[in-house]
Amino acid sequence: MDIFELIEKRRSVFPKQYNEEPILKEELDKILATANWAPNHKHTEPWRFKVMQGESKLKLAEFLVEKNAEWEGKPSSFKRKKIMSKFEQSHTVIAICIQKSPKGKPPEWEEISAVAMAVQNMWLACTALNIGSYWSSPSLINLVDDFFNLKEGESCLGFFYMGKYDGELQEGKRKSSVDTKIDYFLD
Ligand SMILES: Cc1cc2nc3c(=O)[nH]c(=O)nc-3n(C[C@H](O)[C@H](O)[C@H](O)COP(=O)(O)O)c2cc1C
Repeated sequence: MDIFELIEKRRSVFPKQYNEEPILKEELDKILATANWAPNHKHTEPWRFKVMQGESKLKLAEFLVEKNAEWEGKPSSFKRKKIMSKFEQSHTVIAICIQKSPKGKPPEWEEISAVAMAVQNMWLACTALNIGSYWSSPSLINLVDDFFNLKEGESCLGFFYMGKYDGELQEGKRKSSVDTKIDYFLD
């Protein structure tokens, strides 16, 4: 598959689509290695990842369930199931984090952009290896900081859920073609 096909084939593949097949350590290492090649301003390499499998993954899910109950002022079995099922169905969950540079140089938007580019590299690598994945940005994400004991200037931007899947993925959809989003100035 060439790069153009790979980009078009990349899809958000959700935990309910994952099967039980494990992601191998070599596969995970290969995917994470692509993150480090993302472009970034002033060589800050601001992407940080917390990779969770097995019990650690479920511990975080339980933590989120509790935080959500505190947030909403009461436990909810619906929310519990929604949170737990995603973590249970995923073989690996990666917390996508950012290490912001002190004094806002480069500015935060540049650091977030670099992290997003790192995640896109991982997402494309997953596509090439037939591993399903997607970036989720739940509203509770800021509450996760306590779970990881993050460094000064570090915070989480979401979860990257991962799992293998059976069958073919659906074709992607976009609301409008790229032509409608470009102004050309050619003379
Ligand atoms: C920064 C970011 C955050 C996202 N957060 C969510 C999310 O919280 N829930 C969700 O269902 N999808 C989320 N997505 C995935 C998008 O829904 C998905 O990329 C979009 O529907 C296009 O589908 P595709 O990835 O298959 O092309 C997120 C994507 C990005 C880039």
